[in-house]
Amino acid sequence: MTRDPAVRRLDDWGAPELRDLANEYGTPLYVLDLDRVARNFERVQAAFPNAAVHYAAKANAGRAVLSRLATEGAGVECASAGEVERALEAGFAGEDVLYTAVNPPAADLDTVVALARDRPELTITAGARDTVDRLAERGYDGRLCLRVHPGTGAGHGESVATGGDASFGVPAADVPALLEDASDRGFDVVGVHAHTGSGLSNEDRESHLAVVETLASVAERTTVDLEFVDVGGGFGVPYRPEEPPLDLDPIAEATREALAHLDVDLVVEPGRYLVADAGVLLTTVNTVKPAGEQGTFAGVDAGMTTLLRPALYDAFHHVRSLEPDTADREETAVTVVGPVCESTDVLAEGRRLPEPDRGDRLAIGNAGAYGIEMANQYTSRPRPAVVALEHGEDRIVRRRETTEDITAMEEP
Ligand SMILES: Cc1ncc(COP(=O)(O)O)c(C=O)c1O
Ligand SMILES: N[C@@H](CCCC[NH3+])C(=O)O
Repeated sequence: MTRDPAVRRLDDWGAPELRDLANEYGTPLYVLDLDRVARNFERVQAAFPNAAVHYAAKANAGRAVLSRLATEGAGVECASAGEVERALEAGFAGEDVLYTAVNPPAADLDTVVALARDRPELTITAGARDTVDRLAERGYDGRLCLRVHPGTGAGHGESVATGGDASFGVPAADVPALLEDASDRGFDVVGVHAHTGSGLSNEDRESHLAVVETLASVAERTTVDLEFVDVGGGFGVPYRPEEPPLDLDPIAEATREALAHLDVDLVVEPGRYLVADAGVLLTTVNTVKPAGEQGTFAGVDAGMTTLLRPALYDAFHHVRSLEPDTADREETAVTVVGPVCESTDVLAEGRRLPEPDRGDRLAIGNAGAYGIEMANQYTSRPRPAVVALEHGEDRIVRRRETTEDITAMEEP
């Protein structure tokens, strides 16, 4: 029997267990299997045995995720001062932290430069000459990496193929001179970095390799003695049941080959790959109504404020019913919609599912990456709770927000 991919990916946590969690903690509810996160990290380490694996915290910066990965020996890649603070609080040491400054606000630079004073092993990646200047203005002369704009990108959609977007990084042709300049100015120049894009599939291997080769050619051309080349993250996961998983080994092998002639360490910074398939979002059906030729609408208590990816990228997430009696129900086309009055508040369109009933619990698969992290309070909707599964136990690692949380920052 073919098992449901969401079940397979959450190992032993089948429908009855997930339904119990929904009953106990309420919905919408993110469930995150931390043991699965640890195993995903091991898979990346096995594919890239001598590389430093820095988890891209933006995929899910929850304290429980960060501290488990710190315990497992991962490093971390942070996109903001807030992520750096959260990573340090969760147990990462300064030497574990790469801070990638993308058009950084002044307050971010102030904070990270101050944190780096006590943690000289922390590394800051600058993506523009301006950023290097702004670091120098703050008296920073610590570990510096430069982000290269490789000119090509790939990913699950145009909007996430960051390698092709000229706003990220310094054009490859200008990087050697900037590295030398920064070194002459007293920075400890340690690396170069690029990121192809997010959600790379097996078909994107060549594009990713082109980016790695651009990094290799930059490293060849500089007179600065680099410690590492950071080839970014972006490794995708299958969201559709029929999609094959990403084969990491050939990517890792081609990456090693492209850098073999250089005396540099390899750094990778995956986010999604470590957490996506470790998470599901549980939700409850509140409204059932006919959708004409499209079948049935199931209005649920999760939506674009809970899981933004379908509304933002038209992203596909697998949906399954957790009800025990689904074998007795007719299958029909079900469109799962959220509670926000926007036409894009659709979590899944026209899926073959058992005819839904009010009160049914549904599970939305692969929700561990960019799920709770991109959740928001639009329409004054409190963000959901997160339950972690670890060593056979479940516990709340982020409580459900309340309306008071939303209004707490306001003044009359
Ligand atoms: C600089 C950088 N590193 C790493 C990542 C992680 O990407 P992913 O979660 O697709 O691995 C991103 C996001 O795309 C990024 O912008
Ligand atoms: N947030 C995106 C990925 C982009 C990551 C940022 N570079 C997603 O959900 O797929």
